Amino acid sequence: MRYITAGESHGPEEIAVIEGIPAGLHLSQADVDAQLARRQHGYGRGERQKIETDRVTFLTGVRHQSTLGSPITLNVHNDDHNNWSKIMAPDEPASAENTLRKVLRPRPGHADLVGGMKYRHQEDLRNVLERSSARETTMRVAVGAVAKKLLAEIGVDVHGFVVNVGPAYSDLNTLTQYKDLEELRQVTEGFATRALDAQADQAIQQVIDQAKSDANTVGGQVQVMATGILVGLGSYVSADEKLDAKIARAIVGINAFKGVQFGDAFNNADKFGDQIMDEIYWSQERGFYRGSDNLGGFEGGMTTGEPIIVRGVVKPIPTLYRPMQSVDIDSHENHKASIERSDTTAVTAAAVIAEAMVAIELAKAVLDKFDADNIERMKEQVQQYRQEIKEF
Ligand SMILES: Cc1cc2nc3c(=O)[nH]c(=O)nc-3n(C[C@H](O)[C@H](O)[C@H](O)COP(=O)(O)O)c2cc1C
Ligand SMILES: C=C(O[C@@H]1CC(C(=O)O)=C[C@@H](OP(=O)(O)O)[C@H]1O)C(=O)O
Repeated sequence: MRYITAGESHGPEEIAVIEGIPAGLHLSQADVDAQLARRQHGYGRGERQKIETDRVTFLTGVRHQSTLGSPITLNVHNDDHNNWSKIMAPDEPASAENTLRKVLRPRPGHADLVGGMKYRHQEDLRNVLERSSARETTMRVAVGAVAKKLLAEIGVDVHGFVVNVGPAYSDLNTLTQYKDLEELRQVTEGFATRALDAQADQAIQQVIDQAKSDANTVGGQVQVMATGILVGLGSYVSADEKLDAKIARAIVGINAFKGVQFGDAFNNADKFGDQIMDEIYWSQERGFYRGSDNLGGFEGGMTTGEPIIVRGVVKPIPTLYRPMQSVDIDSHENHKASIERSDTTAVTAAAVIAEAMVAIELAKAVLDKFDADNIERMKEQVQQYRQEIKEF
């Protein structure tokens, strides 16, 4: 399975094309729209989310709510495009009228300056901004929704949560220190809705309100947990087959993500081996299993079968309404950075995006290992493999 996205933030459409989803997977627009709505929610987002109501249209690859095995094209319309149609016009030469919203004072922390230098966009850094914007993550969440549907067929669940926004931590922060894996799964499932809606958490809300009233921004951490995992996805035999490495790349590939850890990795750095390794047990009923999950579900780049626990660090939003120092790319004079309409924080959305990225990497790994032509055959093979592992 592979996918590509296309679309500018204020252009007419966002698009994704996915290749390699097996035929016969039940897939409805409501499945995708539910995930898109989760990405749009969350306290601290700017005015743009009030304009957009993200809804998917299947342009190819789906018939009567079932995948055909052919490439699936997903389309989300940018409602805000109405307000930008002149500025984004693809087939009009540049004029005084359609270049009104030029960006000439690059924002520290955004892609503006480096993107402008690299692609020679010296006329207008908007040419960078339009694609570097996290608007594109809409389509990653749409692709992730398809991946989640596929994973659900084999009992794999993926959930993303907010750990903290700035100094305000949610209950989830304690969830890497647990003993009973089943209890952890239940707690996190119960937590899913509330944690994503940072409105429900007073402390988080206060931090965001404070940042906003200071014309500042704030980041945080998100955690993704995946349960029902098969043993042995990914491989130790080559560095580029390691699934933890693929997931790390997918997480850091999300806009504004600057760090990633599996299990309690950074806290484990000052501990000793006997405090960290996940001891091995065996029972007739379960086969081999672990008593803990300190390593986050990976050994040798392969899934152990215990929940995958991965955390990402999201930096504060770069655009500040009280802008930082920059330089005008025309005059080379010192100026405050450009101000673009912006979020105060996007950590809640980031949790949904990280969840989608983990789901995509897991779906890819499953489809690399098992039949990718037909969903029922894939499920039969997975079932047989799970049985074999249990009897090991
Ligand atoms: C969901 C989401 C929303 C974002 N919203 C904004 C925003 O409103 N303003 C902004 O300057 N950056 C925003 N960002 C961050 C920028 O997209 C990101 O910092 C920029 O593309 C530079 O990439 P980098 O931070 O990965 O280096 C957002 C990120 C995410 C994940
Ligand atoms: C549009 C989305 O996020 C955008 C991501 C973003 C950025 O610079 O990354 C900047 C803002 O764009 P705008 O100036 O159009 O409001 C965010 O709203 C979205 O998440 O759907």
